[in-house]
Amino acid sequence: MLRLRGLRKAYDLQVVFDNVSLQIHPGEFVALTGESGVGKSTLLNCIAGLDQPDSGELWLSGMSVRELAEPQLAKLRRERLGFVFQAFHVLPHLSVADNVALPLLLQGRADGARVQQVLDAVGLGSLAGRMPAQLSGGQLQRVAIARALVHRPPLILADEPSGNLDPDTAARILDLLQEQVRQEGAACLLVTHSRSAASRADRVLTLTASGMQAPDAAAPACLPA
Ligand SMILES: Nc1ncnc2c1ncn2[C@@H]1O[C@H](COP(=O)(O)OP(=O)(O)OP(=O)(O)O)[C@@H](O)[C@H]1O
Repeated sequence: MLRLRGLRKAYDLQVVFDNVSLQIHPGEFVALTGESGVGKSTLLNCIAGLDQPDSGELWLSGMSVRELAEPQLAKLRRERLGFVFQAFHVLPHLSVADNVALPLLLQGRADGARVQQVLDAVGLGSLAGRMPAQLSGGQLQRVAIARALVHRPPLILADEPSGNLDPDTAARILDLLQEQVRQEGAACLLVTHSRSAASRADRVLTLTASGMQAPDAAAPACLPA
């Protein structure tokens, strides 16, 4: 599903991370931890093709992300990825339901029932018609989560998805992500500083400036994941 080998990223002369390798298979729920500023969000952006690593290999669904042109990258993101951004990126001029419907519309498969189902699952079923400006931070975060899951993507990248939520809602959101992994065979890479969130994962990886610390950090040179 996802394979990184020897990934390096620097901004000008500042190396953010180097020698990052990992492999994630369908049906795996993997937590990514690491000190603030070590590059977890940057790594997710690189995986999604929103930022460019300086060197290394990055395979997603059998495709070498670094070799794709922007239209192919956009298609890959649209069809294969669900991304919960730290800053939500909820579109302010669209209602809650329209924000969540967006990934389905971009694939030409509008499905109001699915949108409502995911909104119910994140506890926003009664707020479908609201505009983002009328929501709390935690509610906005749940819109972002619903939007990342609505099209049943094979890979979910979630950047601190439970960060702004009360403990019960956070647990419910993590249940939902786990459900997507178990029921749909999706893979999930969850950036978190929360011990309890990380404890739900099949594996916990720690990003450091010199690479990924984990038992499987040296991903074997096998076929593209
Ligand atoms: N566009 C950019 N230009 C220059 N430096 C950047 C840019 N984006 C991020 N950085 C720097 O890269 C480093 C990694 O940032 P990143 O947001 O990926 O860290 P993080 O591990 O996700 O942090 P946190 O846990 O606090 O969210 C930081 O030092 C940050 O200041």
